[in-house]
Amino acid sequence: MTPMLTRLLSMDRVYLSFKEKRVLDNLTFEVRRGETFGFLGPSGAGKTTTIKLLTRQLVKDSGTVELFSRPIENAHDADYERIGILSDTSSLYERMSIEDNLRFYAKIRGVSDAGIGELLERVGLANDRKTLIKKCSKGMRQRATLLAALIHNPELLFLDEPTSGLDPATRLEVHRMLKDMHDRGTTIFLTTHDMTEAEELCDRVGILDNGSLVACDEPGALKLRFAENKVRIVMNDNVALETTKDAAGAVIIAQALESGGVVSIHSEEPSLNDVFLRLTGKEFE
Ligand SMILES: Nc1ncnc2c1ncn2[C@@H]1O[C@H](COP(=O)(O)OP(=O)(O)OP(=O)(O)O)[C@@H](O)[C@H]1O
Repeated sequence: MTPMLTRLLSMDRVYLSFKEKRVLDNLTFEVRRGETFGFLGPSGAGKTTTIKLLTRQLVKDSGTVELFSRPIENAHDADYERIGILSDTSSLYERMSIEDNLRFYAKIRGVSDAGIGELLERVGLANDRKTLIKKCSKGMRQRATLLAALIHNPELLFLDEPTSGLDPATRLEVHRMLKDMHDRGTTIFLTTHDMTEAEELCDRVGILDNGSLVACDEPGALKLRFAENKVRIVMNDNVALETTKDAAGAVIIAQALESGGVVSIHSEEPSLNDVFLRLTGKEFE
């Protein structure tokens, strides 16, 4: 795993309202260099708003936002060349082919277009490179949009629901690509409504509810925090016993094993979805 020591971006006690509606409410968190950070939350929690603040499409009411160790108000133009963004407002030219769109984005970003063939290969679009965007499926568009976001090999990639609406095979291709970028040291800030995706891709996740962070940790650590102190022993006469994960439980487990009739012993771990439900009171949609 990539060493994750330095902070690449942070928010400290950030507030933002649209008219009377408070959307970000004392939001504090940081993203470290090289990590894939999952930003999770129910619909309307403020995830896209946070990305817009971090990419200067919106301005906070108060608090501190830092990007590349500088207050965002003092960001340099060059900082934006270090960033890639995929959001629902990312767009490709409908009447141009996938490949020509990528050439165009390479030109805007001031990078060579020599690597486009390899990028297309990586997401399974090489054979479709001449297809016009208007003739692409949703999955093809999404993969092409992702390539446009990372054509300049950014240090930091903001991905707002990168796999929403994709079929399972395309989703897997996108996951492979994001893991590959993570292995190359890219920092990824990702929002998703898919807990399996969050568990699979993210080093840490922050759970946002009503504009504040209610938890922030590694997925495994969060699950452990909410794990119940319960062990279930299933015996071969179909009787199930429940005990605790402590010395008293150990005695009961030892007795059950001694009896010779144990079929299985489970420690019931909550899923990330259970953790989300406990923290926000809402199902992950
Ligand atoms: N420009 C705007 N003007 C007024 N209200 C807005 C504006 N943009 C967002 N909001 C409101 O701010 C809240 C947070 O929106 P945001 O898009 O950040 O949520 P989200 O967590 O990304 O949701 P989703 O998961 O559904 O995309 C919502 O209640 C939304 O209606």
